[in-house]
Amino acid sequence: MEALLYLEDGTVITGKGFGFRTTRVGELVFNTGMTGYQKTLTDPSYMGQIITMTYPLIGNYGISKIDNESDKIYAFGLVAKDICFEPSNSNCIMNIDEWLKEMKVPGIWKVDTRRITKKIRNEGTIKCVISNEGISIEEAQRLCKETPLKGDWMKEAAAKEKKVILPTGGSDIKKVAVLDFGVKKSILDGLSSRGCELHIFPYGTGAEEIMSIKPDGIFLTNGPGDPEAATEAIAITKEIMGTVPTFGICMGHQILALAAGGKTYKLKYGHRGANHGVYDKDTNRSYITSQNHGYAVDSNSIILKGMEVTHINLNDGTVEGMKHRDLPIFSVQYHPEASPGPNDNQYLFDKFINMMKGGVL
Ligand SMILES: NC(=O)CC[C@H](N)C(=O)O
Repeated sequence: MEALLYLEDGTVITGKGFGFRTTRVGELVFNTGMTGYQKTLTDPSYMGQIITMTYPLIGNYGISKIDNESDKIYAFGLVAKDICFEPSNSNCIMNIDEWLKEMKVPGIWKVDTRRITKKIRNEGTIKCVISNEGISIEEAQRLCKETPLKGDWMKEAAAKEKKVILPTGGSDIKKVAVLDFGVKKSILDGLSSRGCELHIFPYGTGAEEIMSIKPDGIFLTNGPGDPEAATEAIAITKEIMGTVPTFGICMGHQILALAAGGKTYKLKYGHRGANHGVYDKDTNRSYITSQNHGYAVDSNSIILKGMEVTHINLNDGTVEGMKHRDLPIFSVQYHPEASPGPNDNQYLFDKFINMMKGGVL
């Protein structure tokens, strides 16, 4: 089966198709993780994006029941150099080709992923069309032109109804209001295993309803899209942030910055991978972190609004974490839950729990 990747600037890349036969338009990004494709593809923050994996062999340990970050693949497509159709792993229940078919997601392989990655690094992420159902280049070009990229995916990725998740560990139970923008399962696990009773609120739930549960803490999740498009969430967050200990991860961090009156901006090609070095100013230590974001918080804009930059990306100097000077608010741009990635940053969940128990930031 022939497949096509058409980029907005007219570049045409051909390869072999796998997965579900269809055509999708999305933002072409790259991820440098050497493992973790199942967790990456099911991370809701990738909604609207077509992922090029820089690691050359994808699918070699198959698909398992235990590696999902949500109930489906959120990414719009997968681009790989080589796909393994005969995986080897005791947990494997199917291969990646079968899984993409079941999840109705298209794939293209036998393409030069280094060329694509270099192009994105030099020129930035780009709108593209992935198709493995035999459409013409002209048709791809037309689709690319006619389909705008959306910014407010978080509204679709968030929970549709309010729900409660009971703690799975810990002894001193704390009630946490979770503002959902498309949360990863491992973030919820990180909180519930430490004694949090999680009250998950759909996108746009009003401040009064959130605070009516009398939470011990507020948590803002990760999520897809442009944080500036989450206008309702920014307004609600402004009303409640810091009334009780407040912690945000990735999109949650960006929304806290915007609610504080700061600014966010789009990075040229984002940070997506499992080995991004981050410097923690408070502890004077560096950590290897898991990351997936296309936007970042403008450092000067938050400093003026009472925030302090606590973490810095060691590759490009962008903001990776912040805290409020007076209120119990802190956040990180990267993923302490890892999944996929190193577990070195799980201590941030403990920090949040500690704050809810009366500890200081
Ligand atoms: N993982 C996330 O929460 C990503 C946040 C936002 N969608 C970004 O790309 O910057």
